[in-house]
Amino acid sequence: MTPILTCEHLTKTYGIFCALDDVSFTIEPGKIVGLLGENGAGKSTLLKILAGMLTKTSGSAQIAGNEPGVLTKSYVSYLPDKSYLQEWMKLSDLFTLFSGFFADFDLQKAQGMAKDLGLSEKARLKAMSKGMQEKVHLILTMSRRAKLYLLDEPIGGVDPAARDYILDTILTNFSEDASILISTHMIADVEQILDEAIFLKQGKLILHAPVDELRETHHQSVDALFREVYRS
Ligand SMILES: Nc1ncnc2c1ncn2[C@@H]1O[C@H](COP(=O)(O)OP(=O)(O)OP(=O)(O)O)[C@@H](O)[C@H]1O
Repeated sequence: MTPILTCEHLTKTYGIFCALDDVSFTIEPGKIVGLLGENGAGKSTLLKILAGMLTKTSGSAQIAGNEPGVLTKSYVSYLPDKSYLQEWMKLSDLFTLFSGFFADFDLQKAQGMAKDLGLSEKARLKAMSKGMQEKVHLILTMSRRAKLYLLDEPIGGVDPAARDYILDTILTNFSEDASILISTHMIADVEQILDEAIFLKQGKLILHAPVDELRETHHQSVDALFREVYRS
């Protein structure tokens, strides 16, 4: 099977500081992969490069055979760590914007998710709480029929009940040959939906394995393993 994502010796430096150090891995279609690591490990840097928002220093990244750029943006759905949406916009405005911008945006799906999550389409972003705004970003990102979803800390501010709905939605609504790379510190919550985990430490990839294999080998949850690996 052709990988949806291939990174080879991917490196990013900011001045003399190396934020991503010789990172190589592949992700097959249909996989949900957790991108895990302590603060400053390089998770957002990696996702930004893959989303075409940041240029690499060296190495390569290929998404369905193409370097991150204009073409890959048509089939990569990215949820960044900081909001890029205009606060005065209503949810309905955002749906119109995304429908016009992305050919793969499924308006019905977005409207259904908004209803299930108790969001009014008439509400403006600036009138929403942090958690509600996070839900909006997730709805917009997950309502695209993309090949690869890049989610940077998507559920940090969302309440536990909504978190379950969102994880469920991620599981049931993305197509079989799409993949998700999800950066999160909420490992215990997200672990149940992960197929694989990648551990980043100080810019280096220190582990990439199926979560079942990790649990079997280490006789503990991925959350517990993470705490052990990153204990300072
Ligand atoms: N524009 C920048 N200029 C200089 N250094 C940067 C820049 N962006 C990120 N860094 C540094 O690169 C490293 C990796 O940052 P990154 O945001 O990728 O980490 P992260 O794993 O996403 O962290 P967190 O979990 O805290 O969000 C950090 O040490 C950060 O200070």
